[in-house]
Amino acid sequence: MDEPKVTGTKPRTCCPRKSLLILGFLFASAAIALVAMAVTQNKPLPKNIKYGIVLDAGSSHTNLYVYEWPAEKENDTGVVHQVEVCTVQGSGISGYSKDPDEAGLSLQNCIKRAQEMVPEQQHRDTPVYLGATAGMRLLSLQNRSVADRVLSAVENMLRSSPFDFQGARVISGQEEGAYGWITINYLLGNFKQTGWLDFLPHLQSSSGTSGALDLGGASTQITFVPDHEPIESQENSLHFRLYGKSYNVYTHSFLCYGKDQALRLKLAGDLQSTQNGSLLDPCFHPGYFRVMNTSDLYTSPCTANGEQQLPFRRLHLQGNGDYQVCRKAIQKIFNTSHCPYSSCSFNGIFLPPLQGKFGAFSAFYFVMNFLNLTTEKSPVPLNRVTSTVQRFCSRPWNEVKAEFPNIKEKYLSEYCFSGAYILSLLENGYGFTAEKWQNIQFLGKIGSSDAGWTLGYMLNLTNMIPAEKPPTRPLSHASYVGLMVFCSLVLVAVLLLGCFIFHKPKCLQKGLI
Ligand SMILES: Nc1nc2c(ncn2[C@@H]2O[C@H](COP(=O)(O)OP(=O)(O)OP(=O)(O)O)[C@@H](O)[C@H]2O)c(=O)[nH]1
Ligand SMILES: [Ca+2]
Repeated sequence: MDEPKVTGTKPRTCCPRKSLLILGFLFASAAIALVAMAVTQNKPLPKNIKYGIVLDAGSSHTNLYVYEWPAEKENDTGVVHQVEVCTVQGSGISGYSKDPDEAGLSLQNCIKRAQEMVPEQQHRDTPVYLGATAGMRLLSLQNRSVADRVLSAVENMLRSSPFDFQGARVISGQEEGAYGWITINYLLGNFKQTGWLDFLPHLQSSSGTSGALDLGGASTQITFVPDHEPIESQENSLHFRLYGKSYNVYTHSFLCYGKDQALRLKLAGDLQSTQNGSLLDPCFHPGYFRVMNTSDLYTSPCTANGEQQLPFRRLHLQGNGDYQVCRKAIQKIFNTSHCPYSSCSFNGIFLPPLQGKFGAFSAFYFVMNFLNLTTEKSPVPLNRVTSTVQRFCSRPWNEVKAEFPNIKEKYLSEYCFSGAYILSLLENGYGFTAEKWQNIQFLGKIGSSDAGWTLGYMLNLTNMIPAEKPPTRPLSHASYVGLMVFCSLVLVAVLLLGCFIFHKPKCLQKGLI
C-alpha cells in the first residue's frame, strides 16, 4: 500500500533566524571593532619630555631649578613645571669677589644633581641659563672687572657641564620684576583664554592678572597692571603681548631695599647718632646681642655714601624688641620728601594706584610663613599681622632661640626686623591700606613650582610663550574620535530599528494582532 503522500508545502519558518543571528553578530563585531579602534588610537603616546635648567644667582645664595614639560605641548600655558630645586651651599656668587674661581666650583654639587634628574641622552639638548640679580648688580657698581671675573668663572663651570649652555648674565631689575610677574601669572593660569569669555572682554577684570611682589636680600620688585592709568615714567613701563592679549605693565626694582641691604641702611643711619658704638636696636629681641665691624656695614654701594670717620671700629648691637620704635627707625630709609609724578612710592619713584590682586613671594613668604600668617585660606587682616609681629619682637631672645632650635640663628634673629620691614615697605612704601592688604597672597610655591623670576626667564628665552593665541580645534582628538564612534553607533542602531519596524517579520506582525 502506498503510503499516503503528504501533500502541500512545508510550513515556512516564521523568522529568518539565521540571517538575524548573522546580522546581530556582524553588528556586535563592528561595534566592538569601532570602540577598540578608538581606544587604541587614543592610547596616550609615550611622553616626550623636555627639560630646562635655570640658576638663580641671588645676593644671598644660588638656587638651581630643573623644569620639565611635554614636548608636544610646548606652547600651551601652564604645562612647564619645576621638578627640582637645588640650593648651592655657601654665599651668593657676588660673595666670591676675593676668589672668583670658587664661585664656579660652588655650583658643582647642584650641576651633578641636575645630571641625575635629566636623562643622560637628553643632557646635550637641555638648555642651561644663569641669571644673577641684585648682589651682582651691586658688585658691578663697585668693581666691574671683579664682577666680570666672577661671571666668567660661573660661565666656565656651566660650559664644562654636559648641558647646552645658553648664557650667564646679570639681569636688570626690570627683567627681574617682569619675569616674576610672568611666572606667577603663567602658573596661576591667568594667561589662559577662557573660551566663551573671550568674546565678552567686558566681563573680565581689566587685565585678569595678578601683581607680583618679590623681596630678595639686596633688591625688591613690584610689578602689576595698573587700571587704565598712563604709566608716567618710561623706565617703569613694559609692554607684553602674550597668547593674543596685550598687557601694559608697571614695574620697579628698588636696589638696596632687599631685606639684608635695608637692614644695613637702617643700621648705617642709626650709627650716625651713636657716640660710642653701642646701639640699642628696637628691631631685635630683648636680650639679643651682636657685634659687627663698622667697616662691613659700608662695604656695599648702598651704604657707601653715608661712610664717615667713626670714632669706633666695632658696633655693639643690643636688642630691645620695641616694634613701634622699630617701624619709626625703618621709616627713615624711605625718602618721601619729593615726587616728580602724580604719585610715588618713595625716593621719588613713580607708582600708579595699586590695582588687583598681588602674589608676594621670596622673603615676603619666608617671613610671613615663619610667623604662621600664611596658613589660613583667606588673607590675614593687616591689624592681626601687625599685632603678631609686635608680639614676636617683644619676646626675649633666649625664649625664641629655645623654641626654634633648628632654625639658622641668622634667619631667626632677623624675623622681627624683617616682619617690621615688610609692613613698612608694603604699608608706607607702596601704600597698601588695610583694605588693599586683603588682596595680597603670600606664595611660596604654585603647584610644584617656586614663585620667582626663573621660570618666566626660561619661558621667554625658549620662546615658549607665543605672542598670539595658538589656533586650537574646538574638540580634542580623543573627544572627536569618541563622538564619531558614538554617532556611528546611534546611526547604526537607528537604521536597524527602522528596518525592524518597517520590515517586521510576519510572525511578529501576527502576534501583534
Ligand atoms: N627664613 C628664611 N630666609 C631665607 C630663606 N632663603 C633665603 N632667605 C633669606 O631671605 C632673603 C631673600 O632671599 P632670596 O629671595 O633668596 O634673595 P636673593 O635672591 O638671594 O637676593 P636678590 O638678589 O636680592 O634677589 C635673604 O635675606 C635670604 O638670606 C629661607 O629658606 N628661610
Ligand atoms: Ca631673588
